[in-house]
Amino acid sequence: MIDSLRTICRSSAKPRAMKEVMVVVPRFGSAKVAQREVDSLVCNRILDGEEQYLVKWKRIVAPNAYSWHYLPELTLCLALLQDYLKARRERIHSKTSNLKRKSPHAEQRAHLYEHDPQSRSPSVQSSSSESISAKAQALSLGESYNCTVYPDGDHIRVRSSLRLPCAERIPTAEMMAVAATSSTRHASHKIRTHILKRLKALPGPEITYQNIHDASDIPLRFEFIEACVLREGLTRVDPETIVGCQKECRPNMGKNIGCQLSICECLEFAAVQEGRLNEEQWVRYRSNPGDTAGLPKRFPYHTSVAQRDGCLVEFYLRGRHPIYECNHRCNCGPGCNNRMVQHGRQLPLEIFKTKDRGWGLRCPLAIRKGQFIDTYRGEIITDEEADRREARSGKGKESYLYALDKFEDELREREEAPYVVDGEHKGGPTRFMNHSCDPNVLQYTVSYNKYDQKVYDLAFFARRDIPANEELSFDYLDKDEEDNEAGTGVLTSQVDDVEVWTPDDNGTVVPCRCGAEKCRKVLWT
Ligand SMILES: C[S@@+](CC[C@H](N)C(=O)[O-])C[C@H]1O[C@@H](n2cnc3c(N)ncnc32)[C@H](O)[C@@H]1O
Repeated sequence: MIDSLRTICRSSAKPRAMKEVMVVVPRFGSAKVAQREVDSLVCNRILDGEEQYLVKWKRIVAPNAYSWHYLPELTLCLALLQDYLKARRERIHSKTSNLKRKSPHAEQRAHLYEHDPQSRSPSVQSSSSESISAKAQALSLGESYNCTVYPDGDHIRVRSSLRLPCAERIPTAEMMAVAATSSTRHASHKIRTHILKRLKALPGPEITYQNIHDASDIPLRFEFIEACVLREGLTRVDPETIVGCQKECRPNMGKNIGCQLSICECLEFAAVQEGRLNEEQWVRYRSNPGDTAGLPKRFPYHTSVAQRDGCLVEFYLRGRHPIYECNHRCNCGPGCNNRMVQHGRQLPLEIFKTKDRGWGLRCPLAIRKGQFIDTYRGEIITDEEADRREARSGKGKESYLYALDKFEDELREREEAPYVVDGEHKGGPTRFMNHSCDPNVLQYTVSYNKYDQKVYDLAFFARRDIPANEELSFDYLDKDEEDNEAGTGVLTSQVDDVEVWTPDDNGTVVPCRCGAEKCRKVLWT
């Protein structure tokens, strides 16, 4: 049921300029504050044993307007709530470390209290927080500031108040002090439940997440997507240029026969399989190694169970040759052995908080050497847009930009720049995969249109057998087997075969914490 708004004038007898107005914001039943109308959440407190958050409305909606809301009214603003809780945690953390408090465990205890579903309910708080809650009520002139709030259908709306603006800066220092010690446990729980619901709704094997280190969650602003999103300014190869295998390949070519045994045209640009060349082909290949049309090529995947069915073959694992899969124009059909990455992720994954490198990724099942894990997805943007985004985010911040530069040399000849995948705001679980100088995962170019050198899939395969729950990692700088350099820094020493990098003149060093024996010490500069 939606309560009606009550406005109480404490003393209507006061002169207008002195009038102190308290607007009591009632519970609005199922009506919700719409995120698009909210600037941010700026404070929290406990009122009547329940968590409340102070909404700062967008200037355009009602200038300088604030109102307190209970959690059920904020379920459309969970991303903003998550931003607020993060800022609050950082504030508390910096205060506790600045003050060098007597008990170094105080912050830890606060986290435990927020996390533990069995912990005391906010309504049964200690006497100190009870008095703080009482103080919070005493402090507030009213439940909203410079505005009136009212239900309008499914939404809670705000109207600028004609009354005198609130003299104090909201939130006041006292409000912030109350906020720092008031529980936000229910808000954290709501956010967590929402994330789990989102993950459950994703197609394919389950994706879970776990954090035993702190109170942070996967960012709600991050959107899980199933395919890359192409942003404006991109030019694509004409889809008409996509050709499939037509000549020799067909579905059901015979027992265990498929594109791997035919001269599949999809593999035109793949490496030549020298062992299958006849004498005439050998002579031609030796005299002109650049002309490989019509020659049998290296097939990327094992095709028999005994040989790790579906896993990448050793030849591809040793190098970083592009993989060319069959496509919708091919004669071979959907059951073809040359289709693996296009069928999507087949493994469950877990996003988990590491001790010192933010979120990471692991698989609750053992992964076989050469097994496909997932692709790197995101927004595909131009090189210039990537520069702009990088400049905006600032140095030292996490980076989720991945250049599609496998065919950089060919593109340079045409005076074109490679596109970039940005996984920061949209992507798949592999966006959480960390770097290692000795990785257990390798990244590959996977193309469905052999003539398109700008847009293709980035696919991850296991470099070796990986036990269940071992963190998955790839080498951020490992572009190619013959092009393996550590960023733009300067190689300053090489101790016991370990390269130590320091930044170049304009570089900021991001230290690597992969812990590998031969760690390069620098993630990038
Ligand atoms: C693609 S993201 C990986 C996911 C990230 N950990 C997160 O929490 O979202 C890349 C960022 O993770 C961190 N990172 C990844 N590997 C690291 C490593 N070996 N050492 C230190 N930081 C690392 C860096 O902040 C880097 O910018």
